[in-house]
Amino acid sequence: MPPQNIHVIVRVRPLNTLEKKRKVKRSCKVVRTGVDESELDLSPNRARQGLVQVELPSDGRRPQVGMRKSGGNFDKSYKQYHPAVAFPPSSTQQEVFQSSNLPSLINHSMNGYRTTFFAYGQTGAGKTFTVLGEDKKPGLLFRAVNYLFKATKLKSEKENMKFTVRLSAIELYNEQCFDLLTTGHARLKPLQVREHNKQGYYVDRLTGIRCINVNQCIHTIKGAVRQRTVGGHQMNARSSRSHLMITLYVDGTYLTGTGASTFGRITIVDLAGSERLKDTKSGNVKESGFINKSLYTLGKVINGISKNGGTLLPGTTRRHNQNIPFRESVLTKLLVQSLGGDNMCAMCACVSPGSHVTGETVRTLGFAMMVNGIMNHPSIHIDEQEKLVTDLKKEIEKLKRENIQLKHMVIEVSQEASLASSKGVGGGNHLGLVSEIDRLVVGGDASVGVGDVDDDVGDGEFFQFDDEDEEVCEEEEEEYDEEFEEEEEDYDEGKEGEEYEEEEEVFEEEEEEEKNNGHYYDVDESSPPVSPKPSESGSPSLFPTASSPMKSNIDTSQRIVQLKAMLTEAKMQLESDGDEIHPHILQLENELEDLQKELQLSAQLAGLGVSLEDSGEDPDGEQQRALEAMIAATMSAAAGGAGVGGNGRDYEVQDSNYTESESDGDEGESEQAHYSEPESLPTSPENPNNVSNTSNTSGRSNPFNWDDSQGETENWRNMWSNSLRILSQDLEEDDAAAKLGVIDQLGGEGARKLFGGKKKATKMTKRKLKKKNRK
Ligand SMILES: Nc1ncnc2c1ncn2[C@@H]1O[C@H](COP(=O)(O)OP(=O)(O)OP(=O)(O)O)[C@@H](O)[C@H]1O
Repeated sequence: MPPQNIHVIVRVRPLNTLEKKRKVKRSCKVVRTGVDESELDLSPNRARQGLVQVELPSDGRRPQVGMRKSGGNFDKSYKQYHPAVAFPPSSTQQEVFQSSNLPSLINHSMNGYRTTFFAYGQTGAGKTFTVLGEDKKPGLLFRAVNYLFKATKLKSEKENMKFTVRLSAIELYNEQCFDLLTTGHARLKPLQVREHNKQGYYVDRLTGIRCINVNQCIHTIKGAVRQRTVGGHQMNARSSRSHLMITLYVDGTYLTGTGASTFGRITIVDLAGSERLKDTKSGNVKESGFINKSLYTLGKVINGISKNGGTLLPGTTRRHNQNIPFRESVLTKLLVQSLGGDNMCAMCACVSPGSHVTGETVRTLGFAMMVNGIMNHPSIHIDEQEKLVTDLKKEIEKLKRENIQLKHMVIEVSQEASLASSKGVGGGNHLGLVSEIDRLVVGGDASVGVGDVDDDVGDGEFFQFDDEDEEVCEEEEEEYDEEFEEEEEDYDEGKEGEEYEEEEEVFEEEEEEEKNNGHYYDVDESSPPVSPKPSESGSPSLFPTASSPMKSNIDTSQRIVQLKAMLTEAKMQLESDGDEIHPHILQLENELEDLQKELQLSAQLAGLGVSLEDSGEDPDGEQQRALEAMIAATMSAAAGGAGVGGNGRDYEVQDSNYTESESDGDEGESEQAHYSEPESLPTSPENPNNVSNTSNTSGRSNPFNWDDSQGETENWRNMWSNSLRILSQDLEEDDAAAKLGVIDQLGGEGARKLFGGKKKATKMTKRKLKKKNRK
């Protein structure tokens, strides 16, 4: 805010009853009030818009203040003063309040400025009347309180703020400061006026009462005023014998945005009146002396500031403003920042109109004009400690709110994760991965031999079940359920008609067709999932072909390796981000491991299991030789570390059964020992794959070229044959169980995607289930 001079108004009181009775002449009158412009123009030039004229008496014998000597006599003359606003005796309290600049000061106090309004003048000039007023003519203080509460209400509604108003009341009596809001002993104990290097002078341990409304505030002020020291003398029957300072602290807080706080205040001062003992004939000389001394110091301070260019130098420490004696009085210590400092200030000079006090009137108006020339440099005051506490409180509140938000986010994310995991929906990076792997592990990927699924899945993207999908699924599922129930009823009641049988045939044909195309993963236990049936006439194909599930298994194996790499990458990313690794990821890692092993086994079983089953139909031993070659290849792969391993579990083949056993936990060991070999099994490292050039005495192939004189090859083959057959059955059961689980979890749509991507697939699945139940 730019510098601004102290707003000075002059109020001329009416003649009192006694003066009228004595027919006292008027020497002071208001020529021009300047009221109209005062509210609009706050520039320094406007300060002389009111006009007060004082007629100086001339008895021709001795000079009066402001008289000019003319020809040896002192002429009758006038002295004119130009305050901002001048109020004639007829002015009402409300008119004075409106043009006193007090409303403006209050508005500024709500913005964080410190403001002061003080009444100055001779004793009996009407200061107390102006500030406090009378019962039916409340003074500016009470009007200010009323205005303040209304203004804070309006501002808080308009700018979403919250205001707190506190009140303090002191009197400066005999150069001591007393708290008027205390009683008893505390009331009589003077308070210390201390100096703060940044905040200036302040009253230590001063009581501040929070005011919640106008009435309470006014009631409190009246209580304080009643405690003020008053006394009677010849010029005023109820004269104030102390300086009264009422301060309203206005603390505002913005409830939105930055949440900044303001700490403004408005201090209204009713000074004790200057008096001449010979006029007042006051009995308490000491009291009068202190009053006059403080007022005299005030005059010196104003004078010093005027000489200082009309303003205080920044700061109030002893180093500054050496020529301004504000430390000589408690009053000036407390007012110094209002006189050329960083407070905003207004002053009301109260004068009597009577010619019998013209000299005092001239003195008062002269003082007023000097004050009028003082420039203040208003700035918003921030109580560093209060600000720090407020800021910290706000910070804590903000952090608390953020903490609550984060907790909600964690809950939401965890719910989404579990939902995505249960539905197979890709939610985020690693959740999508989890979903993908989940789907693969339970058999939902096209490459497992499931058949044609949605394009997005085929492109390597994740399932995206949205709400719409789910609704469609539910509708279709209901439709199928109804259909299925009808069929079930027909079946139970033995009403299988031609239509049903035809339909059954069509489905079976389609089923057969899909099986041949490798697009159908049968859940029926009687139908092995990955073993191609040998042809009726020729030798079975022991090696993968383009249409064989073996091809799919190889694709799946590659896909698993990719997914494991993605999983490892995701884990590393989570670890580097400091995030917790989803337990599902670890579980899926193990499941991927198992799946990889099972796929390797099933790849071999696809060829070996069938040939062993049909070994009785192989009189030439051709299939057996091929079988042994395959076994040799498997063993070679195992010995060469083909298995990926890493989950600490090894398949241990013992006689005609297999069990899962925990490894010692050494990953290196488990990686190498993907398949643990029977201890008695001889190996042939020299030529493990050389199948065609080796044969034993019985004419059967001996891929390892060992001595078979003890018939060990035969024993070994039988043992492997049994082991693999059992393992094959176990895997089939596991697959079937997994698929049933998926059907339960995903419902019709999931099953359709899983088992063919068509309605008929779901229907077929249900038929298969029905068959299974019947069995
Ligand atoms: N504007 C006014 N209208 C009517 N009466 C007034 C006005 N100003 C002052 N008076 C009356 O004049 C008398 C003295 O006024 P007041 O007590 O306010 O003077 P003062 O300046 O406060 O004196 P002191 O310094 O001794 O306290 C009071 O009776 C008061 O009612």
